[in-house]
Amino acid sequence: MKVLISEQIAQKGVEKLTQEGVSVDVKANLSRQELLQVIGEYDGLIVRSNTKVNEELYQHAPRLKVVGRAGNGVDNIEMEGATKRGIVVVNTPESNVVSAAELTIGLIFATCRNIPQLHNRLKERVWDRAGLKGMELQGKTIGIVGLGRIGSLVATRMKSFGMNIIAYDPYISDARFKKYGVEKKEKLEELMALCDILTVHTPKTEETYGIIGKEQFKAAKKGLTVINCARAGIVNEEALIEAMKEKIVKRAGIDVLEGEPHATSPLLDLDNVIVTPHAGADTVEAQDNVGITVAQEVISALRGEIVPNAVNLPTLPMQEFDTIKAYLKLGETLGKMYYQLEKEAIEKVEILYRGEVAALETSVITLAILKGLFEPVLKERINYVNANVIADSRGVIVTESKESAVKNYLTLITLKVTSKDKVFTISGTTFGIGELRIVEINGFEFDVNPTPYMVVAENHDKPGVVGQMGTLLGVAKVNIATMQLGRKLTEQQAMMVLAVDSVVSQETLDFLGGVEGILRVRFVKI
Ligand SMILES: NC(=O)C1=CN([C@@H]2O[C@H](COP(=O)(O)OP(=O)(O)OC[C@H]3O[C@@H](n4cnc5c(N)ncnc54)[C@H](O)[C@@H]3O)[C@@H](O)[C@H]2O)C=CC1
Ligand SMILES: O=C(O)C(=O)COP(=O)(O)O
Repeated sequence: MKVLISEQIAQKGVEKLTQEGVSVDVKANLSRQELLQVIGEYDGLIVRSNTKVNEELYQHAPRLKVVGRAGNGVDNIEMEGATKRGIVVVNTPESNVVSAAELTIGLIFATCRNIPQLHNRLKERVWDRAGLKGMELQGKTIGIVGLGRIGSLVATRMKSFGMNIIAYDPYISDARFKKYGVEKKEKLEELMALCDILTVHTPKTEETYGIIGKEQFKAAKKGLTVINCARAGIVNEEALIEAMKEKIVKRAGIDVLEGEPHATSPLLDLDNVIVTPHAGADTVEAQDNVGITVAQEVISALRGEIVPNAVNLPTLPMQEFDTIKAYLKLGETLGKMYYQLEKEAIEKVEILYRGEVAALETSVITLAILKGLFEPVLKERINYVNANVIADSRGVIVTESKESAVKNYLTLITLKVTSKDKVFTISGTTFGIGELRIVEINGFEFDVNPTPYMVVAENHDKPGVVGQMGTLLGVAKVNIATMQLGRKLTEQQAMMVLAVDSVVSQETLDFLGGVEGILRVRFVKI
């Protein structure tokens, strides 16, 4: 596996990848053209905020399986193109938030006390404080837009300076405001009118891009300090410059600029604007964290494992991850059986989650089932990321339902696949530490431990059939590990599932199919 790292990440991250046998190229100074030329050789790409991972890049990257964002914001990565190609996008959302919060606070002090300007004067050997009086924080109000990971870190820290903390974030619960001792403002304009310092900590989305613009500055308290350590454009640059000219905004601290890293904003020329070149995450601690975490995630994604921080997958609570892993394996196994037992094109997939599994985040188990279902027949790459897209593009209707009660089992997944003329069902359960059992196929009940190679046969339920199967497999030198028989007494039919130690040839399957009483034989590989 080859991974390209297109921006500088911590050496510890690079080492982690190489220790795991990944071949790594760190090429932090490639031009766009050079990047497009080489990306085709790689299975993985690790970026920070400067590399635009978009349709153009995907088209040059037929091998790409994972994009690792060594950091938090993923606004430089086009998600739809990745998802439809089955490319996993992972990030490290927790790893650099303390550093970003601390730079925010650094910029608050730098702007409110004019530290860079005073520093510059003195470096020029001018001992002069005139015209650079600062503003004390104690008793002032800070308005936070976006009370997520970084916003809440800023809130708790600024409290210790005796500030009043207010915030605007319509997407979080009142309990979260309470937890951080922050006063909730329902309207952004209300927050603007009250705060002495405004700091934004939202992701860059269609809704937040320009959320602080002309109208909001009109509502602002005069003499405002503006901090943007989130993403360029969340505070509209033109509106900010205008508000500074009108003396509504007195000073600003900006870590992110439009057009970065080639920013040409006039903000760069204003004395009362303190700027840093997107340095929020640039600490030794954050970069070590980010580098190691992204390396681990990229390794997991390259191995085809599910990654809890995958951005284009349902969010998995870490505490559920271990429990869900067994269900993912079960779901994929149940799915894989279908096209090996039936040849009819799927029209509808109904998944019923019963018992303990019903309480979990099942959408990701559904992805595993779909991945399993299509894997035996699809030439296209199918994985957790694009399983939904592929089912949809093939016109397959997928439904999920849940019941908390279940008879005889603690937990049960049933998959019902409808094709033009048939309905196929298969059910499975888990127990212990990741033990799987298939407990039903098409109404035949048993207790099968799914193994890599299995022979599944349907037969008339009469004496002698099972014995002949055993004999013929013996002649073909196929060792039987276990055998399970499910019967429908009223129909005098049975289904045999034999776990075998090796692949069974088509010739042997034909012999088995010829045994009197055998209706159908299939070989299944898990
Ligand atoms: N300057 C730097 O180097 C760094 C910048 N960042 C950026 O900081 C920002 C915040 O990151 P996190 O705190 O980790 O994100 P987060 O996802 O934990 O929090 C974002 C908050 O914004 C809120 N939000 C979303 N839309 C909103 C709207 N329209 N109005 C008000 N609130 C809204 C969400 O409800 C959420 O609570 C991101 O843009 C991220 O990319 C992150 C790390 C380093
Ligand atoms: O993690 C983030 O969202 C950041 O903005 C940090 O960006 P960087 O990795 O330092 O280019």
